[in-house]
Amino acid sequence: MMQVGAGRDWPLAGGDVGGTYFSRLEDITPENVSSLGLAWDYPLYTNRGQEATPVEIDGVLVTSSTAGRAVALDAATGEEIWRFDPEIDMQANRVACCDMVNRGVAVDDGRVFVATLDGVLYALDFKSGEILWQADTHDGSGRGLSSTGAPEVAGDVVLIGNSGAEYDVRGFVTAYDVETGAARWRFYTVPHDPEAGPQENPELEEAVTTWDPESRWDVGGGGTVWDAIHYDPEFDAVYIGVGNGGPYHRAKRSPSGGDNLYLSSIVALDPETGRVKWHYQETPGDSWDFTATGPMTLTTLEIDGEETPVLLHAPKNGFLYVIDRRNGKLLRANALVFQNWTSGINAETGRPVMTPENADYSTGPKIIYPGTPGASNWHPFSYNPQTGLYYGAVLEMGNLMMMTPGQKPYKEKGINSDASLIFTPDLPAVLPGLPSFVQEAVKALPEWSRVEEGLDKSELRAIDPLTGETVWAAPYAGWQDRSGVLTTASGLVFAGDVRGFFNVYDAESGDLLKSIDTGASIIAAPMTYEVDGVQYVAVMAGWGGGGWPYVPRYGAAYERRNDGRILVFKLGGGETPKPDKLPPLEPAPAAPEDLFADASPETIAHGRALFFDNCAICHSNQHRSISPDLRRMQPYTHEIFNDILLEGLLVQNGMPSWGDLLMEEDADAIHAYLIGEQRRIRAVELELQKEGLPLDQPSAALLSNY
Ligand SMILES: O=C(O)c1cc(C(=O)O)c2c(n1)C(=O)C(=O)c1cc(C(=O)O)[nH]c1-2
Ligand SMILES: [Ca+2]
Repeated sequence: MMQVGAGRDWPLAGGDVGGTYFSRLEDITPENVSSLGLAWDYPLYTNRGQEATPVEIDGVLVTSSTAGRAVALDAATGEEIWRFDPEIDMQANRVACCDMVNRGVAVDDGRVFVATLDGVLYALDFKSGEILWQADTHDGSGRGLSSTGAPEVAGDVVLIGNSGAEYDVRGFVTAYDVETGAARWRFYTVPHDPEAGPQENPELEEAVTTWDPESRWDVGGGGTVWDAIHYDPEFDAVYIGVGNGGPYHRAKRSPSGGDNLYLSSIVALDPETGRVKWHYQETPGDSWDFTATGPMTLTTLEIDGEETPVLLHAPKNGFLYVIDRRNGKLLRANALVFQNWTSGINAETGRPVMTPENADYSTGPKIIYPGTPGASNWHPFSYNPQTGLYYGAVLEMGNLMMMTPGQKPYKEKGINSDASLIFTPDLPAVLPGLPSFVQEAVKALPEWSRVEEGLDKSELRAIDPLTGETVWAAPYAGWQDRSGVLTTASGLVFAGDVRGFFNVYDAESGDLLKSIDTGASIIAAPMTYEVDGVQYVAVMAGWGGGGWPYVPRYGAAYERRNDGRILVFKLGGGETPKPDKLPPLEPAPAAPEDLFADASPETIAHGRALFFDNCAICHSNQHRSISPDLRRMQPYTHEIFNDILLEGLLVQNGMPSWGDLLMEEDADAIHAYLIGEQRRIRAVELELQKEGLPLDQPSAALLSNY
């Protein structure tokens, strides 16, 4: 049996081999935590999301940041030991759905592994940060691949997956020799077109029978392994969490149906060979972006009187699964949230009992719970063996999902999910703007009353892993507010929030014992370690990830920008300096008067459509967005608009070139649309200014538009 919890060091992202985010350190207690204060902080010089949990070994803290940059610091002082600033092809942003986040490093035997947004896996020297080897994990596939996940070491190989199931990707993981970087094996998570020849292995031959032979093989099928890859030394297995299907709806992806293995599954692989040991599919025939990619927790629980090696998993689909690590058999599955895509999980077969009357949006708009952001997403949970509870961020929220009939042509490196979605918190405001037949259909749905009642909420919960029951809950500020969790043997729960607080709770009662206002939005999981007899707690701060350009108004990132930082606390530490508040908004500058002044309504409509198809996933055009608000372009930006959009003038800053996809007249149409928006918002804001009102009124533009 594996020892639960990290000790003085925190050598793995999840703390221990089980990934419990539990520490055996006990210096910081409920009694003394009131004196917790800042030991040191470290600026990351980025305003993008921070999702990694640092690793600490022998007084050295190592972590990754935006797009796969990495840093090693003295864990007691924050002094920089080395910094890894690889050259990254920012064109990768064209196919990055969810920010330039990176979920961490793996450290093993003097090597640090990190993967960059453009899919290069690096092995670095732990002491110096020098590159030992590098491997192009995307192999120049020409597909919409990116990478945001942490590598995982399994014996003498290191594994990495990739992102892009909303684009045109056939998901896979690859194992590289830890010493040389030579590729050992690759496991594709979904089959290829059977007409193109035999599958890569017998398990995929089995999988292909669960797909329509006429599936959308051109799109790739999805199944990206964009987050959890977990090595289990007890059973010498690597568990991978497989992502959603592409296109989203099975009726489009695999029209005749089928489970579409291994989408939305946990697959146990042999680290030597890459062959399947067992698999468990959480969402057969996924149509809802119900990835199974979230972090897993490996531990041992007493089940029906027997000490059982289990894997705990709370994926997007709303259930908490307890799976037998010996064979992949389902032991428990309990819903954590209101969900309507199934009437329950059959304990005998392990299969969900589907409710297409609620959730099949191929026959009309449906309000489906949970929504695509998931009841849980990548934010790590913590399992605390002392309380026996599982602590994590749980989101009660749904979304309206719709699709147009027929198949869309394949879009190379484009978004091919072919479904529209509107999150339930936005739905009452958005619905009146939708076509009247949609409005009527939505109001006739049984879930509409739930939406009107506004029952959505985000909570930090302490959960009984075997029943799914909530023992206590603490509210987050809104649905975009959730974070990773750390627990310790002294009975504490640590979790930050997007408002900018670093919170410490009593593990038993949920009482809030300490809350430090850091002025920095926190979504990552904290970790803890001890150096020279002092216990430190570290967390990375920075809002981002899915929906990153939509900065919630309650967030520190809204009030004070979003400067990424590593924050490290200890007992008796000092004040945490907060970044300055942003100055009040000025009205949008005037757009050049003569520019596209006579653009036709057709041109503007064309520009608008192109903007929402290609640009809106990064440019929310809201106040205080992380990416430029294109309604506020300065005169010079208008001058160089086409150089930026078509020639890649700002590719180094993260704005990719679209010259291969958009013609000059497309760029002009987008520009004309944006100028119209700029003129409109300027008029509104000048009026507000005249009335002495704040300019940042809640925006009518909402998040749910991708
Ligand atoms: O299907 C994919 O390949 C993919 C990748 C990623 C990613 O790499 O971050 C996310 C998602 N999907 C996704 O569905 C999702 O909700 C999501 C949230 C986040 C985040 O970092 O907050 N990433 C992703
Ligand atoms: Ca996805």
